[in-house]
Amino acid sequence: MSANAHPQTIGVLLAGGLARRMGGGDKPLREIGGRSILARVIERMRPQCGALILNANGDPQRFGFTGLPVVADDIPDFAGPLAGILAALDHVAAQHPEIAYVASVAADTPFLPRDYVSRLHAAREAAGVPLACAESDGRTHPVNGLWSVALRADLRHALVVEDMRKIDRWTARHGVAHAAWPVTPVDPFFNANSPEDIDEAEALIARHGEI
Ligand SMILES: Nc1nc2c(ncn2[C@@H]2O[C@H](COP(=O)(O)OP(=O)(O)OP(=O)(O)O)[C@@H](O)[C@H]2O)c(=O)[nH]1
Repeated sequence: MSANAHPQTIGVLLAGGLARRMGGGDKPLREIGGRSILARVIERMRPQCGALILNANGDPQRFGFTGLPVVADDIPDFAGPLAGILAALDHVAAQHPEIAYVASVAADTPFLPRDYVSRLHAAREAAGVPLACAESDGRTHPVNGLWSVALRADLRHALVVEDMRKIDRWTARHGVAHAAWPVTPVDPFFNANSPEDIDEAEALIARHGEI
């Protein structure tokens, strides 16, 4: 087993958004370097977690080829990534009650670090808090983080009763650690939001090889 394996953590790939900047459709199914972004994210996350699930809305069949369980938001009207994280926490509590943590990653992040989950756990443990969030280039990446399953009732309350949408606002309430990654040769949290970003990712692979 790799040093970066966390069998007691379940990974969720977040693919539940509307992808307006990409012109709609599923960003993670776009290809770079001849492979879908989703296949790249799965390949990087799988060795780091005990199991993976996918958060997506609409017809789950389009992701059937991955073999991953697909969980949909149950908060209506595309309430944002927190709704996808809540769907993952609820799924894990129901199906894997022994699991205490979920690691989330935007499914449009093709260069995700291979030590992602272990460094989030280390930061969280060092700070003694229930949440951790990734950082690079002086910016936080709130959708990429580690979430305590035990906080799911509070998250539901925040979304449904308080109408909370900003991730940082909710995490600050419980305590969140930050883990920072270097940005060479590329920012590992580069994400492909637009057709121009797909071109940029192709250029990065052409320049650096498979990163
Ligand atoms: N479950 C869920 N995930 C979301 C929602 N909105 C965004 N996300 C996810 O959150 C991450 C960051 O989303 P963005 O890139 O900001 O939003 P997007 O909808 O994917 O794209 P844009 O419409 O171009 O902003 C991605 O992994 C999205 O799939 C939502 O309403 N529900």
